[in-house]
Amino acid sequence: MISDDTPRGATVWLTGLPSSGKTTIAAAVATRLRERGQRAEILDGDDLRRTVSAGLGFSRADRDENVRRIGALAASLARDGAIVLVAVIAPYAAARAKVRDLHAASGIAYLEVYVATPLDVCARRDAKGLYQRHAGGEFVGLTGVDDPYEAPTTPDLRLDTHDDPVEISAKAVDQLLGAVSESRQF
Ligand SMILES: Nc1ncnc2c1ncn2[C@@H]1O[C@H](COP(=O)(O)OS(=O)(=O)O)[C@@H](OP(=O)(O)O)[C@H]1O
Ligand SMILES: Nc1ncnc2c1ncn2[C@@H]1O[C@H](COP(=O)(O)OP(=O)(O)O)[C@@H](O)[C@H]1O
Repeated sequence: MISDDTPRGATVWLTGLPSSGKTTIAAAVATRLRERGQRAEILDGDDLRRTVSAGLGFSRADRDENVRRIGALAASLARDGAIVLVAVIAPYAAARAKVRDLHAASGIAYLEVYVATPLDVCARRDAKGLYQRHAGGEFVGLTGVDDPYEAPTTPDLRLDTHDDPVEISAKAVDQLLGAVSESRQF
């Protein structure tokens, strides 16, 4: 039931492989929201690994801790009224489920968006040269290549960025938020 105490914000978690388009789509959604005067915050994995998750690596335990911290931060911002766009791989389903549960426990809207770009397309895009460095033997444990990525089985939205341009994906997220906000009045 909606009351005056119901949080007005929401968290949208964009999960997907490196270079799938999480950051690009989050930015496009934020632009759309801000143009309408809505408060949008972007939480990006790359940035947060330099601050709130500094010192964490890419083991399963560290990735889970990273996701837990970012989930708590997102919930806090959403509780304060922001639309929070999280662009973080979050490769493990159990860690993602915990973030969903944390939001549910506080009555905060939570949407999981699967940026379902296939590995070969991500590797061709290679926005940060990660796939190339991995192929060159510079490091091991790249998500989707030789480290796990547990794809969402029941996301709230799936984006096929190899078929759809950025603006179509951003519009789909915006429309999903609109549908949720109508039912929750944020
Ligand atoms: N081994 C390995 N695997 C995956 N990603 C790697 C790795 N090493 C560095 N990077 C870079 O770190 C970004 C991923 O950070 P995240 O916080 O989103 O990852 S995670 O949810 O904790 O798994 C990720 O950013 P995105 O490309 O934006 O996804 C990479 O640029
Ligand atoms: N339809 C699309 N949707 C999102 N990104 C796209 C699309 N087509 C090409 N790209 C490009 O793919 C790259 C994705 O990089 P980025 O957004 O940093 O991914 P991630 O945050 O998932 O690592 C960018 O260079 C972006 O311009």
